[in-house]
Amino acid sequence: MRAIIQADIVCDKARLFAKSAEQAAKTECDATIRDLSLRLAHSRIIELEEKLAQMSRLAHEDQLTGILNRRGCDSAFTRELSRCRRSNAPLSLAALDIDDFKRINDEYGHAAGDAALVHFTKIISANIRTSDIFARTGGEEFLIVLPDTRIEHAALTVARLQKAMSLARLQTGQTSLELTFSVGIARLQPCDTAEGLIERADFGTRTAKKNGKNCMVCT
Ligand SMILES: Nc1nc2c(ncn2[C@@H]2O[C@H](COP(=O)(O)OP(=O)(O)OP(=O)(O)O)[C@@H](O)[C@H]2O)c(=O)[nH]1
Repeated sequence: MRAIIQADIVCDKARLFAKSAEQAAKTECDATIRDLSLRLAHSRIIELEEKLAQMSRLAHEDQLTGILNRRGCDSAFTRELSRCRRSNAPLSLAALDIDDFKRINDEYGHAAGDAALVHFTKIISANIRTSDIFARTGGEEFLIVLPDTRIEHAALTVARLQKAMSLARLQTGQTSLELTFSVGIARLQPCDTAEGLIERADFGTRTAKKNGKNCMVCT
């Protein structure tokens, strides 16, 4: 009888032990699943953040030349405008328009026109400061925002760009082409909006075209 009671006690203990072992295993399993889910969620968030950053880059970038497009220019320009205003620093804006670009397309084909745009972008990018903002704002139209730069220095920069462009001729098949461009330069004035400043620079570009192209007009 005593042996039977002892056997029951041992069985109860064994059952209790098995139950708590099962509970411990379940808790550990739940924790592992929670940990795995958290890790998965974390890597998914990182993946989505990377995709978002890539989409934002694409939305602000010109597909052909890889420089900023109009949208990218707007946000960078607005930021620099506020910064220069706050620190009372000068800022100049140059609006560039390649001369007779239609003729390149018409005479050498659209692919040559595209190559000319890429060539133009490379030469300008290589000859401005990294702090300048360079953007393609239309077909053959570009803007350069020159923060912390007085208009006289912006004019010197543009003259250097025109020189560099005339030296770096574009090879199209058997022909070597010289790209020229007309430029309007405007300086930031106290009550200027971004649009007002762009409009003044554009007016300068139109005047430079009327003056015979391949020149600059400061407004
Ligand atoms: N290849 C190529 N051509 C483009 C692109 N975007 C615009 N164009 C062309 O650029 C040309 C612009 O012509 P116009 O506005 O007459 O200007 P332009 O010939 O430079 O004349 P001016 O401004 O007076 O010197 C048009 O033929 C457009 O088709 C592009 O991404 N690639």
